[in-house]
Amino acid sequence: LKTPTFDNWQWEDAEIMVLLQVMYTDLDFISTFNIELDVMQQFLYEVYRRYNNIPFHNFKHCFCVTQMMYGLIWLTDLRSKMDSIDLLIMLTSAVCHDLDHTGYNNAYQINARTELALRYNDISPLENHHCAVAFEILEKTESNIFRNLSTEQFKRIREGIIKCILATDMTRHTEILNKFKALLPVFDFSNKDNRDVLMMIMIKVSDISNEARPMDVAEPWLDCLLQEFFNQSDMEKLEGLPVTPFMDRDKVTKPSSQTGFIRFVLFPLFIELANLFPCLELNSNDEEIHCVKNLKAKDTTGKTTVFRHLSVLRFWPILLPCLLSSNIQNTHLSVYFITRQTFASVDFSYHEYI
Ligand SMILES: Nc1nc2c(ncn2[C@@H]2O[C@@H]3COP(=O)(O)O[C@H]3[C@H]2O)c(=O)[nH]1
Ligand SMILES: [Zn+2]
Repeated sequence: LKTPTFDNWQWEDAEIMVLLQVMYTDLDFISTFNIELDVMQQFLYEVYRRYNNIPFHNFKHCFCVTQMMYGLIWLTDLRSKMDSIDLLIMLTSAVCHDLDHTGYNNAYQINARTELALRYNDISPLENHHCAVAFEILEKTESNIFRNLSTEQFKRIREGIIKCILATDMTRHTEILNKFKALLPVFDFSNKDNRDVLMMIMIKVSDISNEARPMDVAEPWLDCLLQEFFNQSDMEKLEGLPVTPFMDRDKVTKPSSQTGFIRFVLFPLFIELANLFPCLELNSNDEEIHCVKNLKAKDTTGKTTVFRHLSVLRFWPILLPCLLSSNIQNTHLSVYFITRQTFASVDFSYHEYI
């Protein structure tokens, strides 16, 4: 349950609810926050009920995101760096982060002027809604896992969960990533603002981490995502609304959807998390990639690139053996990123290898 190899497809929803409870128990939340087991179960059942039966943003997605968060907490030994309340905020935000998602994204909500867009004035309508539903569940005593906490603690948790869930709006991706990058050189775990940004980064990483999983786990998720995308673009065409290009069944294929996403969204985000946690870098015992671990190259402008491989992304881009065996004097090097569906080649023109 602690590794990215965990296969969600082998578990029924009822079993998944038990697995979620195991995570709360294993992180000592049940004992630390005095959560009664029937309240824990009622909370998880309410969460389960309020995820919709849609292709992607469903209860199984909620589980995968939570499981990745749980795995990252262990992998980065976060328990030694942050207090239990922060960890409780992170895990619970993951559980609740897509509650009552309708399968149509914010662009649709806004363009179609849905009830949610009207209610939230076009500002992250979905994320605001996910968060509001979470606190509806927590309003009921029988499903309020925080009911034995002090008013002050509840206040801090509420503020944290709101921050984390609102951070999953991808229109804020660059803003949050840049904030984190700026903090990195002086990152301070004792500073609340620093920890808040890290928590936002960790939920974002978990939210888009399907491609960090083994192929037979990740690929069905892509099918689910595209099915939801295509449902939306079909609806947009039907209603005469602007069609989001990356959702258009006439324009998108599985490889085209993944290569750009991994290169421009997923990898740059994951790399920054690894900059804070070097343990996310490749395990040095891993011989296959050991040789490329410290490879650096200088391009014609003199800029140095260090090739990276993250253990948390071990199932995804593997720098092909071409790197290991290629003529190191070669002035032109192609690095192949193997994705699930295709080879995407990225050309680097390096004139010097260090
Ligand atoms: N193309 C692509 N997009 C993804 C993948 N995983 C997550 N996303 C996108 O990232 C977004 C994260 O927030 P949302 O859940 O709103 O919607 C998600 C998708 O649009 C993936 O594997 N491929
Ligand atoms: Zn999500």
